[in-house]
Amino acid sequence: MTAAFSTLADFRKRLEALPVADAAAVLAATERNGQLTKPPGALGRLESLAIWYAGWRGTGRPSLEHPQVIVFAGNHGIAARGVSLFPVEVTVQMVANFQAGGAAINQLSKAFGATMTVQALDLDHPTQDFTHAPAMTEAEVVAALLAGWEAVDPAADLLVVGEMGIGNTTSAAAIACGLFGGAASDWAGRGTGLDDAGVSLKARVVAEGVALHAASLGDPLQVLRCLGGREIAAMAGAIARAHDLRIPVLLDGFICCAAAATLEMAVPGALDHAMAGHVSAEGAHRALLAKLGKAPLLDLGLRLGEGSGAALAIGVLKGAIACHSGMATFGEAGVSES
Ligand SMILES: Cc1cc2ncn([C@H]3O[C@H](COP(=O)(O)O)[C@@H](O)[C@H]3O)c2cc1C
Ligand SMILES: O=C(O)c1cccnc1
Repeated sequence: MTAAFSTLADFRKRLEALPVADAAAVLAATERNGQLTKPPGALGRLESLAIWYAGWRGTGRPSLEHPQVIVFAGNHGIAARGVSLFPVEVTVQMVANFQAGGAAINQLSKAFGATMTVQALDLDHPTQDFTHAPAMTEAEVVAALLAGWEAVDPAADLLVVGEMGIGNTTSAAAIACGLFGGAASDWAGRGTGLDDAGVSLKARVVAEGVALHAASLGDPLQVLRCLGGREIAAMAGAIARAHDLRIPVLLDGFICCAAAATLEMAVPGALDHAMAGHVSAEGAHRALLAKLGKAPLLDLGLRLGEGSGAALAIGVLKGAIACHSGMATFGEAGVSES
């Protein structure tokens, strides 16, 4: 099998060639929604959600039966700066926990009928500390994007990507700052639970990284290379592949959305197949979602990552599609219209 892309320039070309939603399916779903046995608009956001999903699946009456959850794991050189409450060994230990079925995302995937896999990316070789050098070489970021691209099951009908990587909220904050500007302190949050002094240190580290790579910040894919991590690039690759396959995506927390933002900033429209599943308690997630123009389906105060918030939103999406595709129309049920 030849690789889908072998350079960042090739990857960008794949982004530029991504498909759009099926307009006929959107129309058919909109018409069906208008005929269902309920007052117009009474299912609130479930209605637009089902129509959006129908457009990407190319049918006015879709089903959601095979959600896929992929958790990517990577290690970060920046963790050596003391920007996480936890030691870096936790990344590999949690990978074992995911494999054994013991993490939160295992339970949520099971609860919502999703298949879940974990993919560890070169954990023995952390990325470079981005305050000294680019986090990844071009070959490394392309390999990680490709790992994500190839992990998506073409038979899936929904994708959730999650991550595990001690220090990765610092990398995500640096990406957000590199893409959208503002002060580093606007984007640095508590992650696993830093105190105020820890958050100040994190903001300084983010500011150093963004300053060092200032010349690269005009290109969002270089922002991903210089300030990102392997699991973050893999999430971006998987989200892009899902778009390529017209598989809708539910986005998770701050880290997932930082990964996703590099795609949207590189090629506007790259995230048209993605909805925000949940707004995380990580301070800057709400601002990042606002930059992406995405309103979260859930606001439950999680600050875990792993794909957990998005996995919960699978339940909401399943509810929307069950109503849309399963309800009777006024004509079928013999119910009088207004
Ligand atoms: C036991 C444990 C399980 C986790 N699952 C997700 N994360 C989350 O915390 C990390 C990011 O926070 P920071 O940037 O502060 O290191 C990521 O690995 C993320 O997925 C976890 C963290 C821990 C400690
Ligand atoms: O929002 C997230 O993705 C997040 C927040 C804190 C820790 N880990 C992940």
